[in-house]
This record gives sequence, C-alpha cells and structure tokens, in this order.
Amino acid sequence: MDQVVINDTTLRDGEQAAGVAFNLEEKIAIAKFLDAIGVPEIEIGIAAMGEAEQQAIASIVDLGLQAHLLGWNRAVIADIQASIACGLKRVHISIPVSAIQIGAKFQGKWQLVWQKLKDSLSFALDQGLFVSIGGEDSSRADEQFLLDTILSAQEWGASRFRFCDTVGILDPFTTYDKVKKLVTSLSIPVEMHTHNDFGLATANALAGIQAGALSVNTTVNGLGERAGNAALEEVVMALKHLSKMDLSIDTRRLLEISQLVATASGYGLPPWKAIVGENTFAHESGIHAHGVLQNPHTYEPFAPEEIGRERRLVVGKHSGRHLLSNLLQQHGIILNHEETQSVLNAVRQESMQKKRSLTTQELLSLVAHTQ
Ligand SMILES: CC(=O)SCCNC(=O)CCNC(=O)[C@H](O)C(C)(C)COP(=O)(O)OP(=O)(O)OC[C@H]1O[C@@H](n2cnc3c(N)ncnc32)[C@H](O)[C@@H]1OP(=O)(O)O
Ligand SMILES: O=C(O)CCC(=O)C(=O)O
Repeated sequence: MDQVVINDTTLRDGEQAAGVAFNLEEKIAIAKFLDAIGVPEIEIGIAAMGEAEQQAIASIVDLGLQAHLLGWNRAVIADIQASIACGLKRVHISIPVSAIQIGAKFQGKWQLVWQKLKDSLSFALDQGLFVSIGGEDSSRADEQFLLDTILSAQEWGASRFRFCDTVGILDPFTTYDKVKKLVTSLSIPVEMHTHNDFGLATANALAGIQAGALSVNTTVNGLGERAGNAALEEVVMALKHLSKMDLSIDTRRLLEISQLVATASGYGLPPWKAIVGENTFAHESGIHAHGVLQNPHTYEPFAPEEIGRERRLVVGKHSGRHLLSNLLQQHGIILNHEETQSVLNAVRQESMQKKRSLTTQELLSLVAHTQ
C-alpha cells in the first residue's frame, strides 16, 4: 500500500471552531511544530479572508518548511489570486456537492457550480499550481452526481479529491463503501475529511484509508467546526498501532503540540481525551494499578513515552493495597497489613470528601495521622 499522507488542517478547519482565533505568532508556531514532527502537508488558511490571514499565510510560506503548504479556496478566481499572492504553490478548491448545499447556496444550479469549478481549476492550473478539489458534503451527495463531478474535475486536471463528511453523519461501514467505490473509479488519489458530530471522525477517517484513501485531514486535539475533526494524534497513533502503518511522524512530541494548540485555541481538553488527555496514562483503581505494577501492558495500549507523557499512579477512592504500599515504599514507609488497610480506608474517605485523587503530600500526612 502507498504511504498515507497526513494533511493537517488545524490552521484552517481547526481555527474555524467557534471562538478560536490564532494570532500570527501562534499560527507560525503551530506550522513550525507540525513541520518539525514530520507532518508532510499543512493546510495553512484561507487567503480570501483578508489582510491578516494573508500575512499569516505569507509568513508561513516564507519559513521554507519541508511540508507542502496548501491554501483553502472557494471556486472563485479572486480567492485563488489571493492564495497566489501569498506565495502558495498548492491550492485546494472546494465546491458543494450535495443537493441541500447546492440548493441553499446556488439555488440548485449544479451546472453553475461545475462552471465555477472548471473556471477556477483552469485558472489555478494555468498558474502552474498543484490543485486539490474538495467535495463539500460528499457524504450526503447523490453518489452518481458525486462521481460525475469528480471525473470531470479529474479530466480538467485536478490532482486529488477530498471526500468531506461535512456534517459527520457517516459510520465507518458506510464510509468504507462510499470511498471504496470512488477509489475504484478514479485515477487521482482520495483524501478523507471527517467531522466528529457522532464521535466517529477518527473511525471514519481510518475506514476511508482502509478503503484506499491515500491522504487524510487531521487537526491537533480534533479542534474544528462544531464537534471537530479527526484528531492528528488519534489518526497517527491508530494507524501506527492498529494498522501497523508508520507515517514517520515523531509521536514523542504529540503531547507537546497538543498543549501548544490547547493554549493557542483557548480550549483545554477533557482528561479522558484519547491519546493526549491527562488521564490516558493515570491509574488509580486497585485492580488496574496492581496489574500495571506487574506489567504496564495489562492496562496500557502503548507506552506513555511514545507520545511524550509519563505514567502516573495515584491513590483515590478506587485504590487497593498493592498500589498504596508501592507508593508509600517509594517514601521509605513500610506498613503491615492492618496499617495499610486503615490508611486505605482513610484514603477512600478523604478522596470522597475532596471528590478527587490525593496528592502525595496529602497521602503522607494521612499516613502520619492514622499511625
Ligand atoms: C465546510 C467548510 O468548512 S467550508 C469553509 C468555511 N470557512 C469559512 O467560511 C471561513 C472563512 N470565510 C470567510 O472569511 C468568508 O466567508 C469569505 C471571505 C470566504 C466570504 O465572505 P463574504 O463575501 O462576506 O460572504 P459570506 O461568507 O457571507 O457568504 C459566502 C459566499 O460564498 C459563496 N460560496 C460558498 N461556498 C462557495 C464555494 N465553494 N465556491 C464559490 N462560492 C461559494 C456563497 O454562495 C456566498 O456567495 P454570495 O456572497 O455571492 O452570496
Ligand atoms: O475542503 C472542502 O472541500 C470542505 C472542507 C470542510 O471543511 C468540510 O467539508 O467540512
């Protein structure tokens, strides 16, 4: 199978999340970081948005990164001219392809949409650009109409097609079937763009890849419109561990980039967020901690170091004697069976009062008080 390409869109769809507005420094920092960890392609913004966005795009282009840089455009020649003025050599041209989208935006005039696509695509190709085409709302489009649209774009010179599950309504099985049909009928590669409205963005992205898509849009932390996009860290780690696909991305820095984007976006993550959440390698429950102390693989799908995190063992309401003894031994405290049990009872009580696990300091003072 050909190498799958990550085309990260944190700086475009990620920033479209309501309430997110990266400044120039943050945009540059995120682009540099994505490049540094080996992301091969980055969608860096929408030049049509105006001066500030154009400055950010041009500044990122000027960095001379290894990654291919892509600008998002409507099927409007002025949008593409703005992208070219920023120095971009790759453009993405999006058109709506479902009846509901074409109806709302172009009064159902699909021929007009095709004409806009043909005109803007020809213009971009005449400027010597790499042109990727996006089918907005591909998942709800009539399948024959979608295929006819892409076959036309392919004939007119497009280099890649982005299959968009714009409102996140697919499941992995349907995604697989739809993408398989396209991959079988097209000569240009297919890219996946999946949204998380039903919590299936990553699963659907993987299903598309399984069906033969060769490129995938991601965003760091899954940031993006509404419930977000397929998360970079989830797609990379799932491909690595579940599909045995090494994308040559430095996964040891995934936590760092997650924190960078969390700070820049102003949105923290729930502790249980897959891959990068604070609790993904934290163990409190007695049975789990006992297992992990013998062999971490009992309750961890991969080693925390792989994403740049450390394992945490904490005591709380659900802890057991093995974990407690282990933590106390690290502080030179050895208790007999009864003493351990009475500290454990006190830990449970205090944890319930505080509604959280205990810090090491709280545990040690509890030991001092129960002796
Ligand atoms: C699914 C997605 O995520 S698509 C990407 C969405 N991202 C964004 O919208 C963020 C950036 N957008 C913007 O800054 C602005 O919307 C701009 C600069 C692109 C356009 O702004 P405005 O001129 O004020 O128009 P507005 O946003 O209100 O309406 C969209 C216009 O684009 C048209 N349009 C929408 N999609 C497309 C398309 N794919 N190709 C061509 N025209 C399109 C609409 O028909 C409408 O046209 P009209 O002004 O002639 O009626
Ligand atoms: O690139 C496109 O064509 C549209 C991308 C998008 O953000 C979406 O459909 O959700």
